[in-house]
Amino acid sequence: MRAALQNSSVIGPTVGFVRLPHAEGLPLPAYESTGAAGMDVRAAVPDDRPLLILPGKRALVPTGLILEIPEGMEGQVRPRSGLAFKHGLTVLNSPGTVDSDYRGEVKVLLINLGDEDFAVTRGMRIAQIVFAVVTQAAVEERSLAGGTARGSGGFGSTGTA
Ligand SMILES: O=c1ccn([C@H]2C[C@H](O)[C@@H](COP(=O)(O)OP(=O)(O)OP(=O)(O)O)O2)c(=O)[nH]1
Ligand SMILES: [Mg+2]
Repeated sequence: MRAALQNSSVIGPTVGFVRLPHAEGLPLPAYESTGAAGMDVRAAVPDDRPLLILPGKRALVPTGLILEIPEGMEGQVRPRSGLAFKHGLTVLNSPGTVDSDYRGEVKVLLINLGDEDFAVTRGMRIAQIVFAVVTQAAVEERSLAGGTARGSGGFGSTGTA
């Protein structure tokens, strides 16, 4: 297994991670390669009590982490393609939004779209978080929207080929 990327080679803002007692002993999220867009996050479920997700069912998986994301950024909770491909396991609300002012525990809403039970075990890398810059927009009510060449065409209006 490749070692997770060292902090020193990261160019970008700093996100704070507060570890809750049930994440004690688990590695903090980390980029698994130099160009990884997302940090893999781990399940902070008890060692002796894996979380079983039956086919078609969903579960909120604790990460044991509180994040301090810089203002003007968000955390996007995304599925891992390997889990999706091999087990049909995905993030139901993907991409989950972690707001910069959220100070609760980050949780991952997994759903099992596969046909077998899936056991989430302690320390399993269940999802990835991408940190991205976001903009808050001001709202201005207008009576008419300005014209464009597209107009109201959408939902396949330009064809498929
Ligand atoms: O996958 C996720 C999505 C959200 N959250 C946390 C962080 C986020 O800041 C908060 C609220 O998320 P969201 O705005 O998507 O949910 P809501 O249903 O609108 O809840 P709220 O009314 O609390 O905003 O829940 C997670 O831990 N994991
Ligand atoms: Mg909300």
